Amino acid sequence: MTASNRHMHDALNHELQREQQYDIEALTETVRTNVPQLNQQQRIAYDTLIEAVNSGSGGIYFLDAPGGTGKTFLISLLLARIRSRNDVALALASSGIAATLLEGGRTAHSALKLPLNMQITETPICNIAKNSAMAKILQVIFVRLFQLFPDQLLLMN
Ligand SMILES: Nc1ncnc2c1ncn2[C@@H]1O[C@H](COP(=O)(O)OP(=O)(O)OP(=O)(O)O)[C@@H](O)[C@H]1O
Repeated sequence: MTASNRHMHDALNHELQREQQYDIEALTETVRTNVPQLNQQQRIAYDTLIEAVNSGSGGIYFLDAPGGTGKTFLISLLLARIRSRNDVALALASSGIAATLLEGGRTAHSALKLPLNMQITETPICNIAKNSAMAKILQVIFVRLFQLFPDQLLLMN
């Protein structure tokens, strides 16, 4: 392996490990105890999103509900469920504060190398090199959960 290939390999392993370092048993227990606690509306959203993940259909979903009604609780449970299967779920948020609400949360600007001048660029492009570790992660990733604003969730796979 050449030096640059080895560097890439190490970086990819590091990124993947970072997304798969969760305690599967603890997550499984969280899912087991918290899913039955979901209220009816949370349960509909949970089942819909897990079905989209399991079937591979993916999609974009917006979770819209008043403050304090359990959106973060639901998103945390979705992350736990996906990660408890040793799949990768990126929890991305638009602000650092929002990112701290989710286990393993990161800002989208940091994780996806979003350009800082998105508002003034007509066709903004993420600064992710084709052969970078993050590009590989995005190719293998199972699901990305993107908490855009407190009330919106974007799910892609
Ligand atoms: N189904 C549930 N069972 C038990 N507790 C719940 C449930 N749903 C939400 N909670 C609890 O209710 C509180 C508010 O939920 P949460 O923080 O998820 O709301 P939110 O909609 O994300 O709020 P905000 O919009 O203000 O960020 C939290 O303490 C959370 O643990």
